[in-house]
Amino acid sequence: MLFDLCPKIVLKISPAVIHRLHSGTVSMMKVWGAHGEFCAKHQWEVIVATLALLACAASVERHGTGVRSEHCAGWARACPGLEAEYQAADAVIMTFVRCAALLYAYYQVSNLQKIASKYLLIIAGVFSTFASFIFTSALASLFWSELASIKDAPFLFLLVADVARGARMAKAGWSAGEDQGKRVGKALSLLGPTATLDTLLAVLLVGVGGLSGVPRLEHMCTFACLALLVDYSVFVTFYPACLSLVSDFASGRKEMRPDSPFAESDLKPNPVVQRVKMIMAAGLLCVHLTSRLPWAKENGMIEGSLSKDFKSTSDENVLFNSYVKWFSVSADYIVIATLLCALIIKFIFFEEQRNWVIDMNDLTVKEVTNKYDKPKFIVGEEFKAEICTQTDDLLNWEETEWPVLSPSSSAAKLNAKKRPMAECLEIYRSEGVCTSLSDDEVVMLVEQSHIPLHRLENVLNDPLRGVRLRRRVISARFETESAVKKLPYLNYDYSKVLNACCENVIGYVGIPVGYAGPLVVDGKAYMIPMATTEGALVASTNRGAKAIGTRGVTSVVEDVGMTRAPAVKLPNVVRAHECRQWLDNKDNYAIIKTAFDSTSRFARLQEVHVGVDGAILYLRFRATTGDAMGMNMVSKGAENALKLLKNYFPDMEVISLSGNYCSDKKAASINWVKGRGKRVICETTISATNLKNIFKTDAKTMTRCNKIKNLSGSALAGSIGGNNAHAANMVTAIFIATGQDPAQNVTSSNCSTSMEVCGENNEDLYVTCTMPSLEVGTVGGGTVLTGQGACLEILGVKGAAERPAENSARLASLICATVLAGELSLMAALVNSDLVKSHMRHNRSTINVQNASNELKVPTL
Ligand SMILES: CC(C)(COP(=O)([O-])OP(=O)([O-])OC[C@H]1O[C@@H](n2cnc3c(N)ncnc32)[C@H](O)[C@@H]1OP(=O)([O-])[O-])[C@@H](O)C(=O)NCCC(=O)NCCSC(=O)C[C@@](C)(O)CC(=O)[O-]
Ligand SMILES: NC(=O)C1=CN([C@@H]2O[C@H](COP(=O)(O)OP(=O)(O)OC[C@H]3O[C@@H](n4cnc5c(N)ncnc54)[C@H](OP(=O)(O)O)[C@@H]3O)[C@@H](O)[C@H]2O)C=CC1
Repeated sequence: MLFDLCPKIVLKISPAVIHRLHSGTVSMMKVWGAHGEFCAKHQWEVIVATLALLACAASVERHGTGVRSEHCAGWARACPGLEAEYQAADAVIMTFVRCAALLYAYYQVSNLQKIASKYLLIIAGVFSTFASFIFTSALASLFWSELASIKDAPFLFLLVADVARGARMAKAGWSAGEDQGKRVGKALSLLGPTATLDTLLAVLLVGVGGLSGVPRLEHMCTFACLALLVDYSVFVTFYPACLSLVSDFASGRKEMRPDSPFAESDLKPNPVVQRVKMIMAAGLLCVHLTSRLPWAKENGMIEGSLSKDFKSTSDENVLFNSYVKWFSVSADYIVIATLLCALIIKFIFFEEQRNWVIDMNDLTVKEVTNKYDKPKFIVGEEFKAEICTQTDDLLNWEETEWPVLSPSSSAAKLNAKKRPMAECLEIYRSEGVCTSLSDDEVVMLVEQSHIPLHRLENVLNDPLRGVRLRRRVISARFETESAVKKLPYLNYDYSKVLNACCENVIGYVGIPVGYAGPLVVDGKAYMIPMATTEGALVASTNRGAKAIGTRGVTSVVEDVGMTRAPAVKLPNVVRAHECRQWLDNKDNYAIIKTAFDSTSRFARLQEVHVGVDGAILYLRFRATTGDAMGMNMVSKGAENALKLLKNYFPDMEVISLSGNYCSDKKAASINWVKGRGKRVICETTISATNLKNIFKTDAKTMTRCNKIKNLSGSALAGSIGGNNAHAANMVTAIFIATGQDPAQNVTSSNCSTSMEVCGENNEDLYVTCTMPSLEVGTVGGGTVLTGQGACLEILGVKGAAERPAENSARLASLICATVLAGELSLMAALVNSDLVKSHMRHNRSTINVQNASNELKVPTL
């Protein structure tokens, strides 16, 4: 406690000294590390040896009173004073000391939650302190004859003990895992030197009180010094051993793991503070030497003042003194007991509030401490209700980063009293934003149609608050409160959503992301992230990747380009023909291209393909778009090109920027024939052995099924681009995981899967997948979102590469290769009649679907 008050002093020391200090520190740390490791690895020996020592001390206490008295006479010069009656002032001081001790202990225990969010660590810290107390009491009894002298020991101990030190050590120990001995050693190497210096300094500092000449103070300080030394010894021996033992027992139990990783920086002391402590220790050592050496005693500096106070109270005012004693002791105990009860009640019933305190300095929600406890809130009833909805998902909180609340979300504003409508409107109109209005006031303005509900994020200048208030409004408006509460909304970076990915946001849905792989594509192994709710899909793709094995998939990619085809109408077919001929001219095309290309740094027009229907022309602009999927870019370019074309054909009417000849998000053979986005073709050969061992089939069975199902079956169904088993499955799962536009799975899933027998004995299987219209990007759209960006990063294709379209082309080839893996696995399942079996295993929830209340009764035959 004393050291926390030390001012920060910057000392200037020469580099040579610093170097020497550094190497000294390193070797000292090594010794501490080895010692800690020794304690952790020889836990039983250390514990038994320490307990044996304790037993010896206890037995000396029981049987060796003489020894004790002897020590008392020599060591505690204040012993006679112990019989002295309490004085009123003394009682007040002692009450104050005890209260301070309790408060300090309480402060330490509550602060442990900052170190880690588990009660377990609090217990660890308290355990180390308690163990130290037991040892101290045992040792103290060797030197003290009067039991009365131990009366204040617990309070003194609370004042000097460092509970946090024990908890930090526990955190390091429990995060240790298999290499636990080493980690305890490492922790001790970091905490040990600080603990030593702290103890030395504290002993010297507290020891000064032993020179005060005030007998009671001397007595207490002596005990405190002893406590400090014992606490230190326990901390460096008994405690790491116990910790290691508990950790061994608990290994494998989830709850014993600390909820954030053990960071060495947590344990490293501040070098400046360390230096200050060393200097203070040196100074205090001088004080002790000059005060305690024989010449000091000879000067009578100490002797004179020692027992005066006690003697003065011996005979006079016996009645008064006994009254004071009675009164002071009672008051003392009443105060202490009241304080203790209050602290216990506060800790048990109200302490969780700390979990949600908003730090008004940086306005962040802080201290999510115990995921198993139901949280309590201090930031407004509505916020409380909203966050409470997330308690079902408490397990997720462990790794969450808490949303930053803007100044407008501060507790003060959330709880502010609602002002009249006119005043609020005046503020909103004059400021143009609602940042200084309370939640209730903003909702009031929304309800009175002064603020459009979809503009909340803008007027609040705070995306999270906007989403939260919108949920509140629509919950009330549509009476969907309980349903909306189940929709998660916290822990999401809405700043990336705003004006980019979604409007009217009320939350998000989580979709599980699995991975398939390793899938070797063009010689490199990939883990493919797939977001899906279709059980068995990832398993199937994974099996396909396994069968492909190290032979891998070979791919070729062509950047066809994105398309947009406006529909324009000319007055008659002749004018339409003239327009078409004009566009076919090279020079005219160059003019159009310049207009188109001027709208983007990356979009480059490749072709204008013209479709004709009477006097209507469909101008299919096709452009490469760098690493972006490019729909916005191409639309922008096409619009600009049309503007220019209108200069040459003023009688041209633009019917629609999109004339469905593009064609976007609709099944259309033009994309199947001419391609769109990226055209990818993948091939691989599966050995007969893998077919047999992994797919439990052979090449001939697979090719036969492929012909009948994927070719003839699809033709009979009149399918366009559907000569495949389930390409859309893999395409959509990767699209969702990597932030592609999910609706573009329509065109992107165009795929022709082809199989042939091959190899010397015609027992291997040659497979290709041809996908002519994969619309993908690694820049723009949903790729900017955090989770989606992470999936792109997993594939190593996030953002733009050096060469334009390099990343988007790689993503396209990975999707096609994954489709190939999934095609193979499903075909194998089908030929083996495994489909239903596997889906009953992986794809049917036992929680939701078994208890049907509206079962249709089928008559038994
Ligand atoms: C964007 C609007 C609605 C603006 O439309 P606007 O008329 O400029 O907007 P406004 O500010 O005048 O507001 C009118 C109303 O629109 C709504 N509104 C307005 N802004 C918002 C907002 N931020 N959040 C929520 N709602 C909004 C809202 O209802 C508002 O009324 P209020 O509530 O203010 O009284 C309009 O221009 C529009 O509908 N654009 C079309 C966008 C679209 O449909 N995109 C789909 C993707 S395109 C595609 O993927 C397929 C494609 C195109 O390729 C297929 C093909 O080939 O055809
Ligand atoms: N408008 C429409 O009709 C349709 C829109 N969409 C939606 O459009 C979005 C996708 O459009 P898209 O044009 O791909 O994305 P964006 O609208 O996000 O545009 C991409 C942006 O990234 C910039 N950029 C930076 N680096 C690169 C790079 N290396 N390569 C390419 N562009 C780069 C572009 O620059 P610059 O400004 O210089 O071009 C452009 O501003 C999706 O959200 C999708 O859902 C979907 C279908 C139709």
